[in-house]
This record gives sequence, structure tokens and C-alpha cells, in this order.
Amino acid sequence: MVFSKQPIIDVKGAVIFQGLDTVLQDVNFSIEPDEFVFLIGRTGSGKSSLLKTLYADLPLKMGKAEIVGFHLEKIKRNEVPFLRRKLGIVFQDFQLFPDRTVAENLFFVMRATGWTDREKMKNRMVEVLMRVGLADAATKMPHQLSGGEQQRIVIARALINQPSILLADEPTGNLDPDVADGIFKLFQEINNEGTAILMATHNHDLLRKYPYRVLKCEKGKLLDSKTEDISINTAY
Ligand SMILES: Nc1ncnc2c1ncn2[C@@H]1O[C@H](COP(=O)(O)OP(=O)(O)OP(=O)(O)O)[C@@H](O)[C@H]1O
Repeated sequence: MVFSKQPIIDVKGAVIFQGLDTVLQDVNFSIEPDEFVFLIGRTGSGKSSLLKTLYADLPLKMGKAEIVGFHLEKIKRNEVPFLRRKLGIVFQDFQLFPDRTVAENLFFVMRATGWTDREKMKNRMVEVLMRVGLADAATKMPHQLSGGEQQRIVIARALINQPSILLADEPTGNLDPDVADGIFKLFQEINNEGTAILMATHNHDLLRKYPYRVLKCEKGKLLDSKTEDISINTAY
């Protein structure tokens, strides 16, 4: 028997705005729960704006989009934290609190997302730190970690609530190629364990090496390698 899976993201006829300016028109795509998808396009083409719309940092004013069960065209402000709990978000700049330990950084997010039991919080912290290969980092301050290690902590933080998709905006952008490779492999492992990934990237090597599906922002449109040929060489 074939079971049809519900897409984890389903966008129909969406227009992506920055204020009154249209960034992308007639955006249509869906992502399945186990997919790994690259999001590419020249600088300023709309990758971040699309991701921000998906995590409700920008409003969806035209068209429809459903993500992890939330309808973005009608989401209310007080529902946004519940949407974010079901997403993992990873940015290029690490955005850890510099004056708090790794443990305190993780506990902060747990408390903000409804965790209260101290023992469970500790256990989950240990689990996510082990998952990213930094079991011994809990008491360290961010500045005592390398860039790649800090990014691993950000990924650990994004995994706390077992999101069904990770949205990543240039997660390897500030890292040396070797370190970037390790971070990318971590994303692949997380994907193999059943979490969908939508990753904006300028990293040409990754695109050549890993033939995942590609969404490309180009001239105000979103192209999809699932339905058309996409040149990755003009992505920059
Ligand atoms: N906060 C903002 N306010 C107004 N316009 C913005 C804002 N952020 C981005 N824009 C504009 O929206 C358009 C798309 O920018 P966006 O940041 O989404 O592109 P991008 O593809 O993510 O670029 P990059 O690869 O440089 O991150 C650009 O014209 C940009 O100038």
C-alpha cells in the first residue's frame, strides 16, 4: 500500500515582500518531510526574505503557505512562538549570548519554549550536545569555542524541540572550507534521521558535490530543479 505523505511546506501563489517591495512573485513549491533542499540565488535575490516569511518574521500578504501545519497567510502574532517551536532555525552569524555559557544558552531557549523540569532540561541539553559532537562544551563560554563549534551549538539549540524541519540561512558562510564541510555533514546526518532541511547557500562546492534538489531565486521568481533545469553557475 502506498501512503501519501503530507508535505512539510506547501507554498501556493505566494508573493514575498520586503515592506511594499515585491521580492519574489508567484512562489510555488512543496517540501516533503525527508527532503534536503538547497536555496540558491545571487545576493539580494530573496533567499533570506523567503526564509523569513517561512518562519513568520515577514508577513505573508498574498498567496498561501502551510508549514508544519500552520497557515502563514492567517497566522496570528500569538501563534508565532508555537510555529517557531516546531522549526529549527540556523543563521550564518551564530547569535549565541556571548556572556552566557553554552548550557545557559540552551536553557534560555528551553525556558522560552515552555520547558520547566530541570532534570529533563539537563538530559535534553546533554542529548543535543552529544548529537552535534560537543558533549564537553556545556560549561564553556561561546568565545572559548571555534567558529565551527559555535555553529554546532547553534544547531544543537535548533534541535532542542525536535523540529520536523531546519531552516538554515548560509550556515557555513563564515567558516573555513574544512569546517564548513563538517557542519554540512552534520546537517546531512540530521536529515538522514528524518528532519527535512531547507538551506540557503552560496557554497558552490556543496552544490557540485551533493546533487540535492535546488530552489533558485532569480529575477523575482523561484525556480525549482524538480520541474526545470537550473544552472547553479549563475547563482552568485
Ligand atoms: N530589512 C529589509 N528592509 C527592506 N528591504 C530589505 C530588507 N532586507 C532585505 N531587503 C531587500 O530585499 C531584497 C532581497 O534580499 P534578501 O536579503 O532576501 O536576499 P538574499 O538572496 O538573502 O541575499 P544574500 O545572499 O546577500 O543574503 C533585496 O533587494 C534587499 O535589498
